[in-house]
Amino acid sequence: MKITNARIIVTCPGRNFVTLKIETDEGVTGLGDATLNGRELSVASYLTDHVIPCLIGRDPQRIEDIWQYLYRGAYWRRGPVTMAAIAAVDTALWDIKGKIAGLPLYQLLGGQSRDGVMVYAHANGRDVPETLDRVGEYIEKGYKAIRAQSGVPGLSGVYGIAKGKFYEPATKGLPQESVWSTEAYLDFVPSLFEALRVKYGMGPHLLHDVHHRLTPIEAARLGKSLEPYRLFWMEDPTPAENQEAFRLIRQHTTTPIAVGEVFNSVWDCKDLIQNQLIDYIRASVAHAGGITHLRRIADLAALYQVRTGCHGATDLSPVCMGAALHLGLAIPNLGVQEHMEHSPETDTVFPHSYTLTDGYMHPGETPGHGVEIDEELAAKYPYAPAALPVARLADGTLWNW
Ligand SMILES: O=C(O)[C@@H](O)[C@@H](O)[C@H](O)[C@H](O)CO
Ligand SMILES: [Mg+2]
Repeated sequence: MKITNARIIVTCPGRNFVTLKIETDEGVTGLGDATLNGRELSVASYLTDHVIPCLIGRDPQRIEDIWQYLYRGAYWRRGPVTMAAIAAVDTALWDIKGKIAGLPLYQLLGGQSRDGVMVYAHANGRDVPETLDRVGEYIEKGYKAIRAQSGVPGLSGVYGIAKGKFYEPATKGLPQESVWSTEAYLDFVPSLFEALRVKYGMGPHLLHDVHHRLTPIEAARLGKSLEPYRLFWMEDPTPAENQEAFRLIRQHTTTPIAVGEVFNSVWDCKDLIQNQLIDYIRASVAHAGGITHLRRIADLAALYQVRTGCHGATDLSPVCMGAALHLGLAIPNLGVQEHMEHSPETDTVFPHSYTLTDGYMHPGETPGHGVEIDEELAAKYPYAPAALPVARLADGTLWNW
């Protein structure tokens, strides 16, 4: 079997997605998600100009060899653009392999380790009462795990608060700027989770995304203040370039820590995992080198009792979600999978076999990862430049959004 062509499909059904489609001489095709929010065209160009020409004529079944060729052969290793491009190729090749075998991907990854993949929903509101209501709605829908984000009194435009039904952080055009106050945030967050536990008890798994906005000692303080409310995890408490910084947080709090949605290789998290400085690793199929590399990260994590909690926001396409669910169904150390509902337009552009029932998802039994793309429909949604926000402190200092 040989790769005869590979194409990039950029579409914007409410938000931008970049999809790689690999075609073969036997008519079998595979899809990979190459979406990098705010940098979509960089990955599209990396694939078009530097990767696709090298794929033509290769055997698509040689997944590992092609992965190594694209990683070692690039010379300039790692980074979000390179690893998203490699991820798209890898995911498409696994899709092809499943179709050739006539098996859903999870069967090629060791078979089911569980009946379904527990997912967590995104509940957010402008204030505590609204966030309480949103969390209650997801409990009603059967979700066992819910992330809660609320507006912070005195601050406008903080991370994670939807303006409409679907939360999308990127806005058209240039980055929007917002003002951040750590003091206001730290004084407020414990009251949100106290209210949630008073209303819903200790049953639901409650998660919270700090979104890189604290220093290590501030993160330690937050973790400590949240211990009475027993969070499932506190996510991205501080920027993770300095993996050692998490030792300081660990010394002060038992609140579990999740990190990694911005990671693109095992080297970003090797020390965090081996020193057990985190409890969940959030690297995703679409950004961390695909199924081949993410499985390596998950296997390393399993040795240290670290579980997965893969990123799954709506800026990762249904192709990534489908592939993540196959991996999540098979690996022994699944923690939870993030699930934000895509818009109806997105779901129509990307028909898929995965399902959601009572807070658990299943990838389905379709051979491959079970997600396709309606190219005719995709063409109706042209790319629209968009950028993620930027945060500053009140004195104008550039901060972490
Ligand atoms: O945990 C999450 O889902 C967030 O951190 C994301 O919404 C993140 O802000 C976006 O994926 C950025 O594009
Ligand atoms: Mg996050």
